[in-house]
Amino acid sequence: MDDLIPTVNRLQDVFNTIGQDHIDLPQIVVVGSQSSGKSSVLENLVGRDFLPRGTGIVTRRPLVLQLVNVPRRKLSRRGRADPSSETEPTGAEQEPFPERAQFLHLPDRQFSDFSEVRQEIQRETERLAGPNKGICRTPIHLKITSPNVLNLTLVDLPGLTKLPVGDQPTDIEQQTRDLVMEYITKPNSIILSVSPANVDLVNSESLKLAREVDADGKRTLGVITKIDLMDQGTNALDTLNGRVFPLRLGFVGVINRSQQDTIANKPIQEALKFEKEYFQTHPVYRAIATRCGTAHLAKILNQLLMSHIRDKLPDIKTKINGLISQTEQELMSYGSSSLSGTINTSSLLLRLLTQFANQFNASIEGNGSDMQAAELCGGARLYYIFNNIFGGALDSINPCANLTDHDIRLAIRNSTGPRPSLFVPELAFEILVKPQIKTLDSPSQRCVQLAYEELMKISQSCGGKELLRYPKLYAKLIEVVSDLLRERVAPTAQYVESLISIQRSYINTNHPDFIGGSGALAELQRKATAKPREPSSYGRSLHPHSDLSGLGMEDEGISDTESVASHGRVNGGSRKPRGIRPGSVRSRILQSSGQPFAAGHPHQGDKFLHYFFGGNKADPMFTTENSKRLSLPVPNRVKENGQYFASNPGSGALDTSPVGPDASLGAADLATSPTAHLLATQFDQTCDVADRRDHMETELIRSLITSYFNIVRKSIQDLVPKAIMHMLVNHCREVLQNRLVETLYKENLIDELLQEDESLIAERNKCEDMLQVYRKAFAIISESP
Ligand SMILES: Nc1nc2c(ncn2[C@@H]2O[C@H](COP(=O)(O)OP(=O)(O)OP(=O)(O)O)[C@@H](O)[C@H]2O)c(=O)[nH]1
Repeated sequence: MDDLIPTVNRLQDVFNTIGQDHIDLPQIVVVGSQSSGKSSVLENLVGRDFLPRGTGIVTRRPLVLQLVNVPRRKLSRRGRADPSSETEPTGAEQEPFPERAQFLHLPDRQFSDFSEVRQEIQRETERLAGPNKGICRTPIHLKITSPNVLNLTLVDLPGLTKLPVGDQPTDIEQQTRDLVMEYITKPNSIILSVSPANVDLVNSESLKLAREVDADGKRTLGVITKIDLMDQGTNALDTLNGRVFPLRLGFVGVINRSQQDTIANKPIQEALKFEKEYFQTHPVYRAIATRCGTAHLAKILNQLLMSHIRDKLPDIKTKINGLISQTEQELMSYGSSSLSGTINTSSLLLRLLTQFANQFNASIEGNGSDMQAAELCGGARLYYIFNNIFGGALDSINPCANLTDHDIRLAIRNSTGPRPSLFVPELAFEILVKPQIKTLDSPSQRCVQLAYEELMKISQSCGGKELLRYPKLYAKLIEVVSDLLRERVAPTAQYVESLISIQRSYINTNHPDFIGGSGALAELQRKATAKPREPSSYGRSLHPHSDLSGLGMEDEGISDTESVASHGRVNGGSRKPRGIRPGSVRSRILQSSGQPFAAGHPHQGDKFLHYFFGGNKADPMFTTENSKRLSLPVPNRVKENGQYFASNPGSGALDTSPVGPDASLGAADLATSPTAHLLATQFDQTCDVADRRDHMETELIRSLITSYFNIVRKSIQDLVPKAIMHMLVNHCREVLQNRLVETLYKENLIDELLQEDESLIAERNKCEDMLQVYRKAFAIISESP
């Protein structure tokens, strides 16, 4: 059974070659407060002075110490263990075996002078932990081969400290604690908790930490040092018997060399002899002397470690087995390194090109193997771009965005030319709707751009892990796809732009879905009559007077329909117009203005709509003369800052002089004349009517623009994704493989393209090394007794 510790040591040696803690191997971890006597215990166990000494923190890097016992009888003359020798050495063969020490970081050097070992530990500590008091978590590995040691694997750790001293970092307590925890939390480690007897055990930091990770005390062995330094009249008997702090594995008392002994260079063998005598002769400890001292501690540790290894080895074997298959798989993913020959390489290249193109297509179709679950990608993302992003962007456009009432009125006036117009002209509608259609251009172009970017993204995720082996090929593939996409994105964007231009080039007011003038009027009227005497929601949302009732005729006893009909504008309703009540303000205005009064005509609204949207302009009702006859006294005024001013139709310039019959009167006369007063009242009422008419025209234009814009929007929403799919996506899918082969499948390029990535080669080599180590470790365990 004793051979199990060498098995673990061999495993440790094997794993040390790859420099990582892959397996939690059984080992004894020595933990204790600073100066509690850890190093002294280790030296006693080895029977040699080999550890650095001093005041304050001395152990500053973990020291992994393998003690390898070489039976004296197996020593050959040359001082080497001779496994074949079964007989006791005699004569010259009984020369003492030169104990040797060897560091992992100095594999070619054997130390037989242990003061040199101490110096090397100091040097190596300072190399990584610096000359000051800092600590470093990288361990130093030391193997001591001796006939005087029992097989053990121990780890000496920096002492737990409370306060930083000298140049120590302020968090030194935390650093040492973390380092200690890193070792003792491993379930396969045995905790050797060292506490000095001259300090109350309840203050033992090491026991406190050990309890945190091993609550049952199954793998914690207590060591009580400095028993010789206890105050007179006190002893550690209760502690050693487990009556102060219960530990399943118990406590062992030891006496190490004192500071004084070290200064006096007291040989360790002498110290061990003293220790033995001390316990055997001490009146208190005599009874438990066999359970005290370094020799007993070494025996206990050896037994503990071996039974621990015996328990843990099957698990370790299973773990190593798992690591082997895991590493084999990883190695396979890096591909074989032994690819050579033109046939092999060219067929590999062709396969990779085809694989790339297939994956590109599969991604778009939505059945790519590398699809990420975390986010939308490939075809699904394109669908999202078309429907959600693009669709959403188009839906969010307000058809009348940036179109103020002033703009609309200006467009109406500009399109009527020098004379005031009777009807809302089609030209104004066209002038206004075209720029609105243009607003569809920007989201459409953005949609093309997003689709292009998504295709680029798709290309970057194609090819799988195998392609990552060949960074040059990967870069070239991306380059070819980028070129192809770039070639296609410009024409696609142009085509999409032309789709918008086409829509702007001809405003089809005969479109079956277009609301048309009659529809717009009916809509306005519907809203106006939906809640009589209350402002309609339409009116509320757009203008406080935008309902038809707002034309100002009700006061005059004229229905909405009549009022509109009398303007020769609206007669969408079925009610018969009743005409204008004689003597009403409305009729007075008409008379005073010298305009012939026209009774409401039942079909006047319809005629207007025919005129407005390409109807029969030859209708006698709509001759210029009739138009004049039917027209209201449209004042040539422009309301500026709440005041009306006559406008010069010819020049379009504003004349700031008052208008009306009293225009020739002086300012003082104007103020006093009764005629002037009446006319002023009539004028104000006329202005009010004209104002409301302006508003109705504006609202009409708005609903026409909205209706037409919606038709165009729907069409663009449908056509842009189709154009992108046809001109960009599908085209690239169809030609990609050919393009890749044409550009990259060239004999003179093969070697360059199939050059493996340096880091990948390194990874593969490392993986191969690890696999070898795991296989070796597995063999060691399989061979163990
Ligand atoms: N008298 C006496 N002195 C001891 C005993 N054990 C250790 N010492 C002394 O206590 C001091 C500290 O001992 P070390 O073995 O260096 O303690 P350490 O825990 O390894 O210290 P760090 O590595 O710095 O944490 C040294 O001067 C030792 O000689 C003991 O059992 N009896």
